[in-house]
Amino acid sequence: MDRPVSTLLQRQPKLAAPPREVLRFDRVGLHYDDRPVLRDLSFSVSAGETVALLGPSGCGKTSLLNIVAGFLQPTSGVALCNGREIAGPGPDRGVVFQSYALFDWMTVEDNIAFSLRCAGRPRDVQRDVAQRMARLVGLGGFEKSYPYQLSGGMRQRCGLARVLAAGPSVMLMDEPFAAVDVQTREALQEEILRIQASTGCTILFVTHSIDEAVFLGSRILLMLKDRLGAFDEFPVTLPLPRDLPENRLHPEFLAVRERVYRAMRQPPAQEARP
Ligand SMILES: Nc1ncnc2c1ncn2[C@@H]1O[C@H](COP(=O)(O)OP(=O)(O)OP(=O)(O)O)[C@@H](O)[C@H]1O
Repeated sequence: MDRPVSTLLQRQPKLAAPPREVLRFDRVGLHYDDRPVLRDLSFSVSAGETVALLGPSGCGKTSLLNIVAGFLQPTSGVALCNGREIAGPGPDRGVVFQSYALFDWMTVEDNIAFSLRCAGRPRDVQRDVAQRMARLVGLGGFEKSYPYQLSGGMRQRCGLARVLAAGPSVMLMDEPFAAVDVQTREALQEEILRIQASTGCTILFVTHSIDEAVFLGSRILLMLKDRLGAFDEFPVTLPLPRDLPENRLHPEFLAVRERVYRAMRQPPAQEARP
């Protein structure tokens, strides 16, 4: 006897929902004038992933990030964010730059609330969100300070809070900690992982540092010079919570670091000779 479709559907075992795809590159290519930088690049990033883009200077990391940010249009192929073709910058993608890019004449609170003010959100909402974000990045108590009164690390926290306040689904970070000292850099890396765990945002993180890529990334895409964006991929599985400083000494950390290091040092493949 035929059963109604609804009954059959109810009897299906429940499967875990597949992770939602936030970013997709489909055969993306990029030229500057006639010079190719990326060729036929395809990959996707799921919600909640922290993907580290690692590679030497000039391999195309920033160009890739700029396509996701909507600052650059691919020469060929298509780049999608949340299922829509990326046609320009948008509030679903927040960019944290290496330079802090703060407004010097505004307080920390006003800097953080900037996107909300532009969106015409009420004053009290701006203040509440700014105060919450300031606390989230460890700037509680400094809401009324000006950028010149902050250290480099605090300014970068403020830049981070300003991006977070806009509620992006993807955070794009281009060497955000390159200008701060090692101790501050490690503290900020741990902060990023705590923020990621509490907000669930997706992160694409550009770095030159193998250690930073392994500590932050749930996945590393290793791009090498003159390979037009082609990458090797390294999953990273470290104990939770990911922000544990001891993770920097964990056997998995050391093993992935060694694998990535060896891959980076491999001589380029020789062109086949006729
Ligand atoms: N606006 C541009 N016009 C022409 N060439 C460019 C432009 N921007 C980047 N390039 C070139 O494209 C290549 C990739 O640059 P990109 O900045 O993406 O690399 P990167 O891996 O981010 O380097 P870095 O780590 O030094 O920032 C480099 O050779 C660079 O000189």
